[in-house]
Amino acid sequence: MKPGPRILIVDDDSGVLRALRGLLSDEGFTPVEARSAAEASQLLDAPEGPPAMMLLDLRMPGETGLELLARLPRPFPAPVVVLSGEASPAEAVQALRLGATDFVEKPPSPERLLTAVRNALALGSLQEERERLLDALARPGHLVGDSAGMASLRQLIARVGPSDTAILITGETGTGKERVARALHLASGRKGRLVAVNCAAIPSTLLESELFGHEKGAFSGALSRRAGRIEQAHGGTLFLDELGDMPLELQAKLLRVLETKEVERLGGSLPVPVDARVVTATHQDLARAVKEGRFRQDLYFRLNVMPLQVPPLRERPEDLLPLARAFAAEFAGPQVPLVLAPGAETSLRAYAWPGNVRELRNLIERLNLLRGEGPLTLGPELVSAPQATAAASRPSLGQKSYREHVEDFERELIRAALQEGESIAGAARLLQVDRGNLYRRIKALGLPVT
Ligand SMILES: Nc1ncnc2c1ncn2[C@@H]1O[C@H](COP(=O)(O)OP(=O)(O)OP(=O)(O)O)[C@@H](O)[C@H]1O
Repeated sequence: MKPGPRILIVDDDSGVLRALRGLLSDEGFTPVEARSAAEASQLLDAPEGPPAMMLLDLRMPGETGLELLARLPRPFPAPVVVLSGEASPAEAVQALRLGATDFVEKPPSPERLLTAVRNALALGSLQEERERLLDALARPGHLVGDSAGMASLRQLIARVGPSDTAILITGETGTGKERVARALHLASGRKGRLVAVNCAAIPSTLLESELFGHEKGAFSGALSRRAGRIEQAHGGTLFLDELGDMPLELQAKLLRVLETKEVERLGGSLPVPVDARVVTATHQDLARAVKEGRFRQDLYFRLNVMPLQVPPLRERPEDLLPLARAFAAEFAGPQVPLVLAPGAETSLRAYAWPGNVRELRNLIERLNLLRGEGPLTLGPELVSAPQATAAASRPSLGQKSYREHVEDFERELIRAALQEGESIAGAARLLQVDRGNLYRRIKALGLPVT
């Protein structure tokens, strides 16, 4: 059997040590003993790490419990429950002020002591989780998830990040391709910025000047001189997302930039040298696009030197809960717990997540908006609810808001248009809306871009 959490008991009275040792071992904990504050300090610094919590007597010969608390780093290496003998209540209060979690009067009743121990342990694991999450959130390129797929992706990023090789990231929509691009940029150690351009979100008429920049008067809207995004990435990384949506003429211009390492602004005469690492991403099958004449083969070969594949979320169900927890901490704050109702995990795993990590993130964001004051609760019905049927069917009013009903309708409408139009551009034509706006709406609704 796995040994229970280690609990450090600090008391100079061998009778108390014996009694507490017996009580704690009977409950499956692993007691560790110290007879003085000095011994306790050594055990807190032990190579195997600090104990899970500490029971501390206040009155001891030599350094007292209060003196020990006063010099320990904050937060304490382990949550502390103090044992106050006939000590004045003022000392116990002082210990709480210094950061102790609770105090128990001596001789302690077993129930009272065990409750205090269990509460302190729960607090300790929450604190650990909080630190882990804050750590993860602090790094924008950090990839949450320990599945085999994510682990090997992380390894590849560490290996190819520092080189200048062009990288093509492939994966379904919302799998985290942009995150991977950021991780690559961080691993590259390049001093410049990561400049991201989404080729599908910018109308094709504007994409050229956005990427290449322009001189004043180059076209009727060019009122002033402007460096393009490629130039802005000098010394850093240029991330071209949704590369498959780049028009053919721009593909030729991009290829030239890659070959010459120079960029020519629209209406400009002198080429400007650029040193940018190029990372691209697509959810499309570019090899097929090449066969169908929609993507240049030479550019494909040039950019696909090192392909990185981000697996869809349904193929790495181990990542579901760590991701859900990270998003819960992001939206609700690390102090709000994420509670899984019975059956929730099973239904999360059974669901196919067509919008991948983005869909999960949207779900947690929605839950947080509906939460009120309580914890964030994931129920089994959240992802297994049957999708609304045909757009024309009468919606059941249930508990949804007006806005949620409208969004349900929008989702169905856009899904149907994507199916019939076969691409975002096709769907935008059918719905008579701007392609970039439709693209953003698809993202906002958590729909897969197919
Ligand atoms: N491993 C991960 N850890 C933390 N957050 C992630 C992870 N993967 C994805 N996300 C988050 O999920 C959302 C979608 O990710 P991202 O935009 O990188 O996906 P994408 O594959 O580039 O999508 P698209 O194909 O639609 O451009 C983002 O908010 C991102 O921060």
